[in-house]
Amino acid sequence: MPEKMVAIMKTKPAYGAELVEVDIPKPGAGEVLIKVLATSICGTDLHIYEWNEWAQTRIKPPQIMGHEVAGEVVEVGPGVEGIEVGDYVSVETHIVCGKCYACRHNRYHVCQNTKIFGVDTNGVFAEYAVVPAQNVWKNPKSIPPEYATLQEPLGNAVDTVLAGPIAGKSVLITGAGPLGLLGIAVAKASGAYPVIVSEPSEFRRELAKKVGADYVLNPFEEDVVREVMNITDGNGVDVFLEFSGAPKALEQGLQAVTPGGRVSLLGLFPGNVSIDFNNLIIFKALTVYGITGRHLWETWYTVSKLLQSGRLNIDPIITHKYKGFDKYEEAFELMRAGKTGKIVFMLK
Ligand SMILES: NC(=O)c1ccc[n+]([C@@H]2O[C@H](COP(=O)([O-])OP(=O)(O)OC[C@H]3O[C@@H](n4cnc5c(N)ncnc54)[C@H](O)[C@@H]3O)[C@@H](O)[C@H]2O)c1
Ligand SMILES: C[C@@H](O)[C@H](N)C(=O)O
Ligand SMILES: [Zn+2]
Ligand SMILES: [Zn+2]
Repeated sequence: MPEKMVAIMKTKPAYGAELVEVDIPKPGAGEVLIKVLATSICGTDLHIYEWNEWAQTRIKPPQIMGHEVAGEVVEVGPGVEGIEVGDYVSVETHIVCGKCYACRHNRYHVCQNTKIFGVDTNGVFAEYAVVPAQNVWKNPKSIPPEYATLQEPLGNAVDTVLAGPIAGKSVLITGAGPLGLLGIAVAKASGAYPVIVSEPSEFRRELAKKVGADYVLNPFEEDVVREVMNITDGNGVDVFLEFSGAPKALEQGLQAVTPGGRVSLLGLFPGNVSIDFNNLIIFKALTVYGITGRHLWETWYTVSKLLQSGRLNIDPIITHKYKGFDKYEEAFELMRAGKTGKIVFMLK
């Protein structure tokens, strides 16, 4: 076992990050040490890299970045039961208290004391990482590390898409960033038809098609609501899934969903949003779900089985695979430019 490792660290309260050599951490009580096999970049990591307003209030450098991972347990701390050296694992990022009102109602995804692994703690953009044992998820060997690392964001997408019936339903997805793309894969694997995707970036519209979208629309050049009505014989879609965080997309989706339809909102808006509640939600009798994190642990079972089923079309979503962390700056800049789906660092 080596003593040192490389890691992408947010060293300073400023734009960027550094590749550093640091000691391999030791797992304390209730923790395990994993050897990272694959780790992927989330939009949250990009916010930390860019040092946006949210990051400035939340992140305390120096800190190792990253939270999406597949790895192998190499050491188990005192008091840990049910996890052994050699286990192939991923990590739920929400560290919940288990004691608050929400937790005691089994609503761990809205724990009032949630800390986020890799945001409020050191993370997994490193050769090794210490992980709280309560957040470890065991993977079957049949899921390759480059897929297993995507389970955390896939969980967001699964909760968004599967918050209500989806098989045989017409669907509008707004936003085909990494999460919207995962949402398309889940909707298609679950039998939705047609899946209509609205996304301004041509690069991402092409990705959406490769993942299986039946129709793609450019909201900056086409009338999304009219196009959706044309495709659905004037009825509107059964299900509207918001993955963009764009207020305009929210309004279009609420207009394009059929009366009595279902809406799942995952995208985070830049601030308060003004909506005609009476006409777009109340008189349409919509069912609207706010989506956050993942249901623990139901969502992980669903994600794992969807991956094992082989029905999720993930390959087109992984647009960039890097061996090691050497090109991390290129990876972050590509992501900033919106020229990516998911980026995975392979450490195997
Ligand atoms: N609720 C949660 O738990 C949770 C978890 C993770 C991410 N999120 C949020 O989910 C959203 C998606 O994440 P991501 O990483 O894919 O983000 P992203 O920014 O990469 O993707 C958003 C996409 O929306 C597109 N878009 C912009 N304006 C649009 C419009 N008017 N109509 C349609 N599409 C439009 C963009 O071109 C982009 O491709 C973000 O808002 C993120 O903050 C929420
Ligand atoms: C940490 C954040 O980026 C993560 N995707 C979540 O579900 O909360
Ligand atoms: Zn994330
Ligand atoms: Zn709690």
